[in-house]
Amino acid sequence: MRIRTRQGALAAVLMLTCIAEMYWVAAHGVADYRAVGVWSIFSMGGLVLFFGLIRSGVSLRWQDPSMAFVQMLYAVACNAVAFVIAGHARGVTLPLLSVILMFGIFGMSIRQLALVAVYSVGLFTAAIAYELTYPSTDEEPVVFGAYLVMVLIVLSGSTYLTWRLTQIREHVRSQKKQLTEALEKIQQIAIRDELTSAVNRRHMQELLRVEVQRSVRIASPLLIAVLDIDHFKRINDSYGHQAGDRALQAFVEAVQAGIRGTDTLARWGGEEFLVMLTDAPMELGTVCMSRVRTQVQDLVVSYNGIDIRFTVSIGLTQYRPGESVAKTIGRADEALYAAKAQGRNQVVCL
Ligand SMILES: Nc1nc2c(ncn2[C@@H]2O[C@H](COP(=O)(O)OP(=O)(O)OP(=O)(O)O)[C@@H](O)[C@H]2O)c(=O)[nH]1
Repeated sequence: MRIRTRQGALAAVLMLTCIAEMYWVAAHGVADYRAVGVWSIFSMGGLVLFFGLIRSGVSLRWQDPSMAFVQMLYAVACNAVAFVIAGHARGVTLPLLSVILMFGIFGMSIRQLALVAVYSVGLFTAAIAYELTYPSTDEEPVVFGAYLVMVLIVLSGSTYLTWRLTQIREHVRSQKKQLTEALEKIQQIAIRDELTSAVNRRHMQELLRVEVQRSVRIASPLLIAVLDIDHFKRINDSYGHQAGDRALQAFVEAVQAGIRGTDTLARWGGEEFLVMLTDAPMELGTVCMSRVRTQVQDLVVSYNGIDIRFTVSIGLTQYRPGESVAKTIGRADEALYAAKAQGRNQVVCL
């Protein structure tokens, strides 16, 4: 908004200078006072209208909030009218054409730019045709021919430069987009396990550190569960490592579906996972982990035409204020070993 307002202010200063120049020309009898007056009202009025639409935020609802394209069409039209009414001083309007086109660098597509160029040639040809039909000066037709050539030179030069700048701008924009995407990817790689997309061990340790502090401060129960796929080695040995990888991915999806959005699943290492359940009393955690256990038991992973099934053992415990997170995880591990020892495919709480 600040940039658009500043651009609008710059356009207003330029327009005021042009109006002053037209009045100066009229004051010396070169242009008609009344025509200059009407032209000034229309030119400045249009500018004020655009400025108001931008400043009030109304233009934000439109596809191009800067209204660069429409503003440019309007400015070129004012310029062409100035060419007709400026009499012998009409030459001063031509350099302004390039200035108007330069405004196109900010926010116009290359297609819009080409349209403005064609539109400008059309308008100036019409303006010259009008002057040749209803001459207001004694200029020779050849002079108008020279004007038209100058219009073409100005337009092709400034359109080319603006086109190049627009291309550079678009290139920079696409590079920025690529960089943002790469940064997002790097951030994901830094916090997630590549195979399963579950949170990685390092990031989970950080999340646990923060969550432990929060749970103590607000006196809210925090549960930690350690999950280990039963006889996972057999899957690898029977169907291959890739089948094992696919099983790990399917396992993560199943666990994610069984826990709440506020709980966090992390790959703790190999086929061992850790779930952090926040604001959850033991009863709720037990129900949740039992649900996960059942979902994993019912899971069928299809790989190369083979249906792979497996189960999970889970050790669940609650964080006790004052102890270290490592101690809590150690207790969850003990519960897990108990689950394994009792025959696997079960949840043990400690
Ligand atoms: N495919 C695959 N296998 C993995 C990965 N990480 C660890 N493993 C395998 O997981 C298996 C773990 O085996 P064990 O620790 O003996 O345990 P288990 O076979 O699951 O048996 P229990 O835990 O006692 O029920 C090993 O064969 C590892 O090679 C992985 O990223 N992909």
